Amino acid sequence: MATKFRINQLRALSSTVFHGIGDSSYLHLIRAPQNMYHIRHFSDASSPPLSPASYSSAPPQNAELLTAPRPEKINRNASTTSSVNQIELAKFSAISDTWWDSEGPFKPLHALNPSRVSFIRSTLCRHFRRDPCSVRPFEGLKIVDVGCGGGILSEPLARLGATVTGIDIVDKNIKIARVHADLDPVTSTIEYCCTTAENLVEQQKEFDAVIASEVIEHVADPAAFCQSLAALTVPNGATVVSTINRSMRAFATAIVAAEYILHWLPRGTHQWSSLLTPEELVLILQRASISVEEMAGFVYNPLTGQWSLSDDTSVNYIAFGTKISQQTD
Ligand SMILES: C[S@@+](CC[C@H](N)C(=O)[O-])C[C@H]1O[C@@H](n2cnc3c(N)ncnc32)[C@H](O)[C@@H]1O
Ligand SMILES: [Mg+2]
Repeated sequence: MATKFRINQLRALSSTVFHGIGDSSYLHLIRAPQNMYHIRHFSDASSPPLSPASYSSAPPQNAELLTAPRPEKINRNASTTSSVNQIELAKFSAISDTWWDSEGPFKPLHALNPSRVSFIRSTLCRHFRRDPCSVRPFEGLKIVDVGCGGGILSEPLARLGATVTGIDIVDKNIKIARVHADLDPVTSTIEYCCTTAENLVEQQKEFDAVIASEVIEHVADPAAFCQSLAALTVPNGATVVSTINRSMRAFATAIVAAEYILHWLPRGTHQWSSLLTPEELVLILQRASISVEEMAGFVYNPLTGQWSLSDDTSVNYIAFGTKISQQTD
Protein backbone atom coordinates (compact mmCIF):
# COMPACT_ATOMS: atom_id res chain seq x y z
CA MET A 1 0.00 0.00 0.00
CA ALA A 2 1.45 3.34 -0.96
CA THR A 3 1.29 5.80 1.90
CA LYS A 4 1.97 8.89 -0.22
CA PHE A 5 0.38 9.75 -3.53
CA ARG A 6 0.88 13.47 -3.82
CA ILE A 7 3.78 13.26 -6.21
CA ASN A 8 2.40 10.63 -8.58
CA GLN A 9 2.51 12.97 -11.53
CA LEU A 10 6.28 13.18 -11.36
CA ARG A 11 6.64 9.55 -12.35
CA ALA A 12 5.86 10.34 -15.93
CA LEU A 13 8.52 13.04 -16.06
CA SER A 14 11.35 11.43 -14.25
CA SER A 15 13.56 8.43 -14.13
CA THR A 16 12.94 6.24 -11.13
CA VAL A 17 15.20 4.54 -8.63
CA PHE A 18 13.98 1.91 -6.21
CA HIS A 19 15.47 0.86 -2.95
CA GLY A 20 14.34 -2.11 -0.96
CA ILE A 21 14.76 -1.24 2.70
CA GLY A 22 14.02 -4.04 5.07
CA ASP A 23 11.22 -6.58 5.12
CA SER A 24 8.20 -4.34 5.29
CA SER A 25 8.99 -0.98 3.75
CA TYR A 26 10.12 0.33 0.40
CA LEU A 27 11.18 3.73 -0.72
CA HIS A 28 10.51 4.93 -4.18
CA LEU A 29 12.94 7.70 -4.99
CA ILE A 30 11.96 9.63 -8.08
CA ARG A 31 14.62 11.69 -9.75
CA ALA A 32 13.07 15.09 -10.25
CA PRO A 33 14.07 18.48 -11.66
CA GLN A 34 16.32 20.80 -9.66
CA ASN A 35 18.63 18.00 -8.55
CA MET A 36 16.19 16.60 -6.03
CA TYR A 37 14.59 13.29 -5.31
CA HIS A 38 10.94 12.99 -4.54
CA ILE A 39 10.06 10.12 -2.31
CA ARG A 40 7.19 7.70 -1.93
CA HIS A 41 6.88 5.20 0.86
CA PHE A 42 5.48 1.74 0.42
CA SER A 43 4.72 0.00 3.65
CA ASP A 44 3.48 -3.33 2.31
CA ALA A 45 6.24 -5.50 0.87
CA SER A 46 3.71 -7.96 -0.52
CA SER A 47 2.53 -5.43 -3.09
CA PRO A 48 5.55 -3.45 -4.23
CA PRO A 49 4.85 -0.76 -6.82
CA LEU A 50 6.81 -2.46 -9.59
CA SER A 51 8.36 -5.86 -10.08
CA PRO A 52 10.73 -6.95 -7.32
CA ALA A 53 13.51 -6.98 -9.90
CA SER A 54 13.34 -3.19 -9.85
CA TYR A 55 14.59 -3.10 -6.32
CA SER A 56 18.16 -2.92 -5.22
CA SER A 57 19.48 -6.42 -4.59
CA ALA A 58 21.95 -5.12 -2.00
CA PRO A 59 20.88 -5.70 1.59
CA PRO A 60 20.33 -2.62 3.71
CA GLN A 61 23.63 -1.42 5.13
CA ASN A 62 22.30 -1.26 8.66
CA ALA A 63 19.76 -4.02 8.91
CA GLU A 64 19.68 -3.96 12.68
CA LEU A 65 18.58 -0.32 12.67
CA LEU A 66 15.99 -0.89 9.99
CA THR A 67 14.41 -3.72 11.91
CA ALA A 68 14.74 -2.08 15.33
CA PRO A 69 11.56 -1.73 17.39
CA ARG A 70 9.75 1.54 17.08
CA PRO A 71 10.88 4.11 19.64
CA GLU A 72 8.62 4.88 22.54
CA LYS A 73 6.48 7.95 22.12
CA ILE A 74 7.85 11.04 23.76
CA ASN A 75 6.18 11.62 27.09
CA ARG A 76 5.48 15.34 27.20
CA ASN A 77 5.46 15.29 30.98
CA ALA A 78 8.62 13.32 31.49
CA SER A 79 12.00 14.94 31.85
CA THR A 80 14.27 13.35 29.26
CA THR A 81 17.62 14.16 27.71
CA SER A 82 17.66 11.31 25.21
CA SER A 83 19.36 13.39 22.51
CA VAL A 84 22.29 14.58 24.58
CA ASN A 85 25.65 12.93 23.94
CA GLN A 86 28.13 14.51 26.37
CA ILE A 87 31.20 13.51 24.35
CA GLU A 88 29.80 15.23 21.27
CA LEU A 89 28.90 18.35 23.24
CA ALA A 90 32.43 18.66 24.62
CA LYS A 91 33.72 18.82 21.03
CA PHE A 92 31.47 21.78 20.18
CA SER A 93 32.11 23.52 23.46
CA ALA A 94 35.88 23.41 22.83
CA ILE A 95 35.63 25.35 19.56
CA SER A 96 32.59 27.51 20.28
CA ASP A 97 34.41 30.84 19.98
CA THR A 98 35.18 30.10 16.32
CA TRP A 99 31.59 29.89 15.03
CA TRP A 100 31.80 33.04 12.93
CA ASP A 101 35.35 32.51 11.67
CA SER A 102 34.57 31.50 8.13
CA GLU A 103 38.09 30.04 7.77
CA GLY A 104 37.95 28.18 11.11
CA PRO A 105 36.60 24.75 12.13
CA PHE A 106 33.10 25.67 10.96
CA LYS A 107 34.30 26.65 7.48
CA PRO A 108 32.38 23.71 5.91
CA LEU A 109 29.10 24.93 7.47
CA HIS A 110 29.70 28.48 6.20
CA ALA A 111 30.44 27.09 2.74
CA LEU A 112 27.37 24.82 2.85
CA ASN A 113 25.05 27.60 3.95
CA PRO A 114 23.97 29.04 0.55
CA SER A 115 23.01 25.58 -0.74
CA ARG A 116 21.08 24.49 2.33
CA VAL A 117 19.29 27.85 2.56
CA SER A 118 18.39 27.47 -1.12
CA PHE A 119 16.91 23.99 -0.47
CA ILE A 120 15.00 25.17 2.61
CA ARG A 121 13.75 28.24 0.80
CA SER A 122 12.43 26.32 -2.20
CA THR A 123 10.87 23.44 -0.25
CA LEU A 124 9.21 25.66 2.38
CA CYS A 125 7.94 28.08 -0.28
CA ARG A 126 6.38 25.17 -2.18
CA HIS A 127 4.89 23.65 0.94
CA PHE A 128 3.56 26.83 2.52
CA ARG A 129 2.61 28.33 -0.86
CA ARG A 130 4.90 31.30 -0.53
CA ASP A 131 6.30 33.36 -3.38
CA PRO A 132 9.94 32.26 -3.72
CA CYS A 133 10.75 35.57 -5.43
CA SER A 134 9.60 37.54 -2.41
CA VAL A 135 12.32 39.20 -0.33
CA ARG A 136 10.84 37.79 2.89
CA PRO A 137 8.93 34.67 1.84
CA PHE A 138 8.93 33.19 5.37
CA GLU A 139 7.09 36.16 6.90
CA GLY A 140 4.73 34.80 9.57
CA LEU A 141 6.31 31.32 9.73
CA LYS A 142 7.55 30.10 13.10
CA ILE A 143 10.77 28.13 12.64
CA VAL A 144 12.96 26.42 15.22
CA ASP A 145 16.60 25.71 14.38
CA VAL A 146 17.46 22.74 16.62
CA GLY A 147 21.19 22.52 17.43
CA CYS A 148 21.70 26.01 16.01
CA GLY A 149 25.30 26.34 17.14
CA GLY A 150 26.44 29.94 16.58
CA GLY A 151 23.42 30.73 14.40
CA ILE A 152 24.97 30.29 10.94
CA LEU A 153 21.65 28.98 9.60
CA SER A 154 19.28 30.77 12.00
CA GLU A 155 20.35 34.19 10.72
CA PRO A 156 19.51 33.74 7.02
CA LEU A 157 16.17 32.17 8.03
CA ALA A 158 15.38 35.33 10.01
CA ARG A 159 16.41 37.46 7.03
CA LEU A 160 13.90 35.52 4.94
CA GLY A 161 11.22 36.79 7.32
CA ALA A 162 10.75 33.82 9.66
CA THR A 163 10.18 34.18 13.37
CA VAL A 164 13.18 32.09 14.42
CA THR A 165 13.93 30.29 17.64
CA GLY A 166 17.45 28.85 17.83
CA ILE A 167 18.20 26.22 20.45
CA ASP A 168 21.42 24.49 21.37
CA ILE A 169 22.49 22.45 24.37
CA VAL A 170 25.88 24.19 24.59
CA ASP A 171 25.45 27.45 26.47
CA LYS A 172 28.59 29.02 24.95
CA ASN A 173 27.13 28.49 21.46
CA ILE A 174 23.93 30.28 22.42
CA LYS A 175 25.85 33.22 23.92
CA ILE A 176 27.93 33.60 20.74
CA ALA A 177 24.81 33.28 18.57
CA ARG A 178 23.10 36.00 20.64
CA VAL A 179 26.01 38.43 20.38
CA HIS A 180 26.34 37.90 16.63
CA ALA A 181 22.61 38.17 15.92
CA ASP A 182 22.45 41.44 17.85
CA LEU A 183 24.82 43.04 15.34
CA ASP A 184 21.92 43.35 12.88
CA PRO A 185 18.42 44.57 13.80
CA VAL A 186 16.84 41.95 11.50
CA THR A 187 18.59 39.01 13.14
CA SER A 188 18.32 40.48 16.64
CA THR A 189 14.71 39.25 16.55
CA ILE A 190 15.94 35.63 16.84
CA GLU A 191 15.09 34.03 20.16
CA TYR A 192 18.01 31.91 21.33
CA CYS A 193 17.72 29.44 24.14
CA CYS A 194 20.07 26.88 25.67
CA THR A 195 17.87 23.79 25.68
CA THR A 196 17.04 20.58 23.81
CA ALA A 197 14.25 19.64 21.45
CA GLU A 198 12.80 17.29 24.06
CA ASN A 199 12.63 20.09 26.61
CA LEU A 200 10.67 22.22 24.13
CA VAL A 201 8.35 19.25 23.63
CA GLU A 202 7.76 19.15 27.38
CA GLN A 203 6.81 22.82 27.18
CA GLN A 204 4.36 21.89 24.39
CA LYS A 205 5.99 24.29 21.91
CA GLU A 206 5.10 23.90 18.25
CA PHE A 207 6.51 25.40 15.07
CA ASP A 208 5.50 25.60 11.41
CA ALA A 209 8.92 24.31 10.45
CA VAL A 210 11.51 22.41 12.47
CA ILE A 211 15.07 22.32 11.16
CA ALA A 212 17.97 20.23 12.43
CA SER A 213 20.96 20.74 10.19
CA GLU A 214 24.11 18.69 10.82
CA VAL A 215 22.91 17.70 14.29
CA ILE A 216 21.41 14.21 14.13
CA GLU A 217 24.84 12.59 13.70
CA HIS A 218 25.82 14.09 17.07
CA VAL A 219 22.84 13.03 19.19
CA ALA A 220 22.65 10.02 21.48
CA ASP A 221 19.42 8.53 20.09
CA PRO A 222 18.54 9.58 16.52
CA ALA A 223 15.11 7.89 16.57
CA ALA A 224 14.08 9.61 19.83
CA PHE A 225 15.50 12.86 18.45
CA CYS A 226 13.27 12.53 15.37
CA GLN A 227 10.29 11.86 17.63
CA SER A 228 11.03 15.18 19.34
CA LEU A 229 11.40 17.00 16.01
CA ALA A 230 8.04 15.59 14.95
CA ALA A 231 6.39 16.56 18.23
CA LEU A 232 7.60 20.13 17.72
CA THR A 233 6.16 20.28 14.20
CA VAL A 234 2.54 21.39 13.79
CA PRO A 235 0.31 18.96 11.86
CA ASN A 236 1.05 19.49 8.15
CA GLY A 237 4.10 21.50 9.14
CA ALA A 238 7.58 20.89 7.77
CA THR A 239 10.65 19.12 9.16
CA VAL A 240 14.06 19.48 7.52
CA VAL A 241 17.08 17.38 8.49
CA SER A 242 20.54 17.45 6.94
CA THR A 243 23.39 15.12 7.76
CA ILE A 244 26.18 12.92 6.37
CA ASN A 245 25.57 9.56 4.68
CA ARG A 246 27.15 6.40 6.09
CA SER A 247 28.78 5.54 2.78
CA MET A 248 32.34 4.66 1.78
CA ARG A 249 32.56 7.97 -0.10
CA ALA A 250 31.52 9.85 3.02
CA PHE A 251 34.12 7.95 5.04
CA ALA A 252 36.84 8.86 2.52
CA THR A 253 35.85 12.51 2.12
CA ALA A 254 33.89 13.74 5.16
CA ILE A 255 36.06 11.90 7.69
CA VAL A 256 39.48 10.94 6.28
CA ALA A 257 39.97 13.93 3.95
CA ALA A 258 38.16 16.63 5.95
CA GLU A 259 39.56 15.66 9.36
CA TYR A 260 42.94 13.99 8.69
CA ILE A 261 44.22 15.43 5.40
CA LEU A 262 42.69 18.88 4.89
CA HIS A 263 42.19 19.56 8.62
CA TRP A 264 38.91 21.36 7.91
CA LEU A 265 37.43 19.77 11.02
CA PRO A 266 39.03 18.65 14.29
CA ARG A 267 39.87 14.93 14.26
CA GLY A 268 37.08 12.84 15.69
CA THR A 269 34.33 15.32 14.75
CA HIS A 270 32.33 12.59 13.05
CA GLN A 271 31.96 8.96 14.08
CA TRP A 272 31.33 6.60 11.19
CA SER A 273 28.95 4.47 13.24
CA SER A 274 26.79 7.49 14.13
CA LEU A 275 26.01 8.34 10.52
CA LEU A 276 22.69 7.47 8.88
CA THR A 277 21.99 6.51 5.28
CA PRO A 278 19.17 8.44 3.55
CA GLU A 279 17.01 5.31 3.67
CA GLU A 280 17.49 4.98 7.43
CA LEU A 281 16.75 8.66 8.00
CA VAL A 282 13.58 8.43 5.93
CA LEU A 283 12.46 5.39 7.93
CA ILE A 284 13.03 6.83 11.38
CA LEU A 285 11.34 10.06 10.33
CA GLN A 286 8.43 8.07 8.92
CA ARG A 287 8.11 6.19 12.21
CA ALA A 288 7.97 9.60 13.90
CA SER A 289 5.08 10.65 11.60
CA ILE A 290 7.24 12.73 9.27
CA SER A 291 6.80 11.82 5.64
CA VAL A 292 9.93 12.72 3.67
CA GLU A 293 8.94 14.17 0.32
CA GLU A 294 12.07 15.73 -1.10
CA MET A 295 15.75 15.07 -0.74
CA ALA A 296 18.90 16.56 -2.23
CA GLY A 297 22.61 15.99 -1.95
CA PHE A 298 25.34 18.56 -1.50
CA VAL A 299 28.45 18.22 -3.61
CA TYR A 300 31.73 20.03 -3.13
CA ASN A 301 33.66 21.46 -6.05
CA PRO A 302 37.34 21.54 -5.04
CA LEU A 303 38.16 23.96 -7.87
CA THR A 304 35.72 26.66 -6.75
CA GLY A 305 35.62 25.68 -3.08
CA GLN A 306 31.85 25.85 -3.27
CA TRP A 307 29.03 23.44 -2.48
CA SER A 308 25.97 23.03 -4.66
CA LEU A 309 22.73 21.07 -4.62
CA SER A 310 22.87 17.78 -6.46
CA ASP A 311 21.02 14.50 -6.83
CA ASP A 312 24.13 12.82 -5.40
CA THR A 313 23.25 12.00 -1.78
CA SER A 314 26.28 9.77 -1.26
CA VAL A 315 28.07 12.14 1.15
CA ASN A 316 26.08 15.14 2.44
CA TYR A 317 22.33 15.30 2.06
CA ILE A 318 19.22 17.12 3.21
CA ALA A 319 15.65 15.86 3.56
CA PHE A 320 12.38 17.76 3.66
CA GLY A 321 9.31 16.11 5.21
CA THR A 322 5.84 16.99 6.38
CA LYS A 323 4.13 16.02 9.60
CA ILE A 324 1.38 13.54 8.94
CA SER A 325 -1.84 14.68 10.57
CA GLN A 326 -3.03 12.20 13.17
CA GLN A 327 -6.50 10.85 12.47
CA THR A 328 -8.90 11.35 15.35
CA ASP A 329 -11.87 9.12 16.05
C1 LIG B 1 27.66 20.57 13.60
S1 LIG B 1 26.84 21.67 14.68
C2 LIG B 1 25.60 22.32 13.61
C3 LIG B 1 25.22 23.74 13.95
C4 LIG B 1 24.15 24.36 13.06
N1 LIG B 1 22.96 23.53 12.98
C5 LIG B 1 24.69 24.61 11.69
O1 LIG B 1 24.57 23.70 10.85
O2 LIG B 1 25.26 25.65 11.41
C6 LIG B 1 25.89 20.64 15.79
C7 LIG B 1 25.28 21.43 16.92
O3 LIG B 1 24.31 20.63 17.57
C8 LIG B 1 24.38 20.88 18.96
N2 LIG B 1 23.77 19.74 19.63
C9 LIG B 1 24.22 18.47 19.69
N3 LIG B 1 23.36 17.68 20.37
C10 LIG B 1 22.33 18.49 20.72
C11 LIG B 1 21.12 18.27 21.41
N4 LIG B 1 20.81 17.07 21.87
N5 LIG B 1 20.28 19.30 21.58
C12 LIG B 1 20.59 20.53 21.11
N6 LIG B 1 21.73 20.80 20.46
C13 LIG B 1 22.59 19.79 20.25
C14 LIG B 1 25.85 21.08 19.23
O4 LIG B 1 26.09 21.77 20.42
C15 LIG B 1 26.27 21.88 17.99
O5 LIG B 1 26.16 23.25 18.19
MG1 LIG C 1 28.32 17.04 11.82
